[in-house]
Amino acid sequence: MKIKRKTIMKVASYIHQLNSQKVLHFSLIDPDKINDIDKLNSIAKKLYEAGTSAFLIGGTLGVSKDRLDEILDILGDYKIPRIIFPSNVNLISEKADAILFLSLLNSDDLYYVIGAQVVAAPIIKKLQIEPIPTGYLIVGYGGTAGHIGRARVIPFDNYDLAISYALAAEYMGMQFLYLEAGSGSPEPINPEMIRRIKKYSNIKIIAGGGIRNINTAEEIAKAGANIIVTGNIIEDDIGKAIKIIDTINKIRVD
Ligand SMILES: CC(C)=CCC/C(C)=C/CC/C(C)=C/CC/C(C)=C/COP(=O)(O)OP(=O)(O)O
Ligand SMILES: O=P(O)(O)OC[C@@H](O)CO
Ligand SMILES: [Mg+2]
Repeated sequence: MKIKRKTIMKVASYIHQLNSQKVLHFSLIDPDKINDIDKLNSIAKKLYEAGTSAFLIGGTLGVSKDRLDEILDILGDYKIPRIIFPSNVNLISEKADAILFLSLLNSDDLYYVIGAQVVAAPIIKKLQIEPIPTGYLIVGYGGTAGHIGRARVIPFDNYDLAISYALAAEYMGMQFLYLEAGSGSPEPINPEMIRRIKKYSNIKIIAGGGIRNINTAEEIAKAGANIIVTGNIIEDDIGKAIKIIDTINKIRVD
């Protein structure tokens, strides 16, 4: 059954309400990596049944609007939000329930800080897609997103910089700070970085990049992340991804 837009609670309030009970898991589906639509259906069903709280759909390279729409249609059968994880202004689709309205805070290129956002905003308004104001901070490895976004990555253990960016994002009124180690990162976000940010700021934290096993996910959740994102492990080992979801869903937000 395709969910009509009006039946979905505002995505932000859905997230905040769920988050009052537990840490959330979001499943990143990278359209560039999906080459078998039937496989996507079976993966999406498993993730939904395991209790993932939302689908994030996006990728940096090789993602066309048509492909994005195709994936959004398939994921429309599940009663959880489909949130676009945009790498550029061409990936805004009226089929989505919401979009992470990202600003790449540590980019050297104004386009990724405010340029793309100014072009994207009127389109998002016209298409009535719910924007979720999110500061995007590329840490450590950075990956493709860090390269394309021309980020001056901050070291995994530079907590003072991370806290400063977190406070800046909070004071600019952003709802989330996405700590991004980069897709496929050999090292995930350091739980200590999350603990320090939670101690000094009130912004909610999304953490992603290189989270491939249960105890890493557990450590990051217990350190105070509000939302944990996994992408590659879903494609590489769906059974492990399901165990990660199950682990995260048992952890309360302090
Ligand atoms: C607000 C709008 C519409 C656009 C914002 C544009 C910005 C600021 C983008 C941030 C920089 C960027 C390139 C983000 C990409 C985030 C993303 C979709 C990562 C998913 O992982 P991949 O980077 O595709 O990983 P692979 O290397 O595995 O493909
Ligand atoms: O694919 P992984 O390494 O899980 O990263 C998820 C997300 O943070 C990528 O932008
Ligand atoms: Mg990609």
